[in-house]
Order: sequence, then C-alpha cells, then structure tokens
Amino acid sequence: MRSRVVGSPVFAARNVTVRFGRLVALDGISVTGSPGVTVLLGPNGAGKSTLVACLLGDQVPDSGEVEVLGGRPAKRGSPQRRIGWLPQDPQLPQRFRVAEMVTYAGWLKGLDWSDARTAGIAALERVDLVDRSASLVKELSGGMRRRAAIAAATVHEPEVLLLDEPMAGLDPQQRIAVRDVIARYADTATVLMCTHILQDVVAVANRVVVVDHGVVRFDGATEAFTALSGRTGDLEAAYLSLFDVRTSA
Ligand SMILES: Nc1ncnc2c1ncn2[C@@H]1O[C@H](COP(=O)(O)OP(=O)(O)OP(=O)(O)O)[C@@H](O)[C@H]1O
Repeated sequence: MRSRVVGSPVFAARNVTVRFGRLVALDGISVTGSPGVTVLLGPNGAGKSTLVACLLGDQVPDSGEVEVLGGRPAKRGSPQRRIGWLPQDPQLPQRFRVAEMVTYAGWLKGLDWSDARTAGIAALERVDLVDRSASLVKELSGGMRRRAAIAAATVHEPEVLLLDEPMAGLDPQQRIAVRDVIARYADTATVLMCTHILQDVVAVANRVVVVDHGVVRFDGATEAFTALSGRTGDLEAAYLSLFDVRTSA
C-alpha cells in the first residue's frame, strides 16, 4: 500500500516564480497534484517543463515553495526514488538491449541489479514490449522507443510520475496504447502529464490545469474543462479562448 497523507496534495507548487534573466517563465504559479492524472496544457513556452523541472528539483524557484511527497524536491536521495520522469525528448542509450536499458534505469533509481531485472520485465509488460526485450534500443520504432522510455520511467514503480509530452509523435494507435498505460498506472499513482493533445486530455485526465505565460488560466476537473465548450462542443475553440482572458477560471 502506498503511503499517502489523506487530504494533502501529493505535490504542490505554491506561488512559484522562476526567471531566466529578464524572462519570467513561472509567475507566482500555484499548482497541486493528487492521485490520478493531472494534465498540464498550455502553448509552447507557457512554462510547463519549467514547472516539471521545479518538481524534480532540477530547477530552484526564485521564490515560492515546492513540495513533493511531503518534502522538498531533491536532485538525489530517497524522494527521487519515489518519482519517475519521462522527459520531452528521452535520450535512451541506443546500443543497449531494451531489457538492459530498463534494468539499468531501475538500478540508477536504487534497486539492486537482480530486483531491477525483475522489475524491468514487469515494466516492459506494462508497455507491451516484452517481446522486444532482446532488441537493441536503436532497432525500435519511434513509438516503441517512447513506450520503452515509459518502462524506464516507471521501473521503480514511482508514486509520482511526471510525463513531458508522452504522446508526441505517436500515431493514433500508439497514442491510445500509451494513454491506456498511463491511465492504468494512475490507478495507484499521481501522474502529471504535459501535452498539447486535447483528445488525450478528455480520455485520460481527472484534472486539467492550463498554463500560459507562467500563470494558471484554468484549473478544474476534466468535466469542468470540457463544459467550457458549451453547446458548440468545440473544445479547441474553448481552450483557445482561455488565452484571451487574463484571469484564471
Ligand atoms: N534554461 C533556460 N534558460 C533560459 N530560458 C529558458 C530555459 N528553460 C526555459 N526557458 C524559457 O522559459 C519559458 C518556458 O519554457 P518551458 O520549456 O517551461 O515551456 P513549455 O510550456 O514546456 O513549452 P513547450 O510546450 O514548447 O515544451 C520559455 O520562454 C523558454 O524559452
């Protein structure tokens, strides 16, 4: 059973500001996450990856507070072992066999080699790639590579899974397959997923947060997000209209 303080968010960024020189990437943003899938939407450059970097401890905010699993994010140590991360552009070791690569990812997260090997097989089963265990990473298709990267990100069964555009570049079949993997994983974990694909939001999210220019434009349940489209049912238009107003919903 996963330890969790009932009622408190699993992760929280509170009034977080991040500046890169004169550019304000996050402007006093507050976002929390609880079990299930929270989707982070927003245009290119909105600040999504910067927020993920803050949750990972890779980016230290100029001001504000970040908490993950009851503590401050740290680049190393035990909190890191309870977090999984799929970067936007995963760089997998091309000359590794798929099973080796996933085992290695588990070992890096603190599993001993034999446990990592067992966990690696389970992680590959999760993404339906066991039959390619012996292939070299470079022999996989783009979609398979992304599924292998998800296996590597989840091999240590993290309680918090941060996914930066996991569906980018996938064909519809692969997207549905990856979406199902994420939904299943979120049964027992807290997932934050950055994406630009509105269909995926509706299919997989419990909660939607829309970010633009480092501030929140919308934060609510998926039903409230889809209801924005009203009688027209045009979710894309409703989503785009969020950027015309300068207050969060
Ligand atoms: N290391 C950095 N140095 C300088 N500027 C940065 C750095 N990282 C991000 N930025 C800037 O911060 C802003 C937010 O970037 P971020 O990558 O968080 O956006 P994003 O919402 O993830 O975008 P995308 O959807 O394109 O991935 C952008 O203007 C980006 O250029």
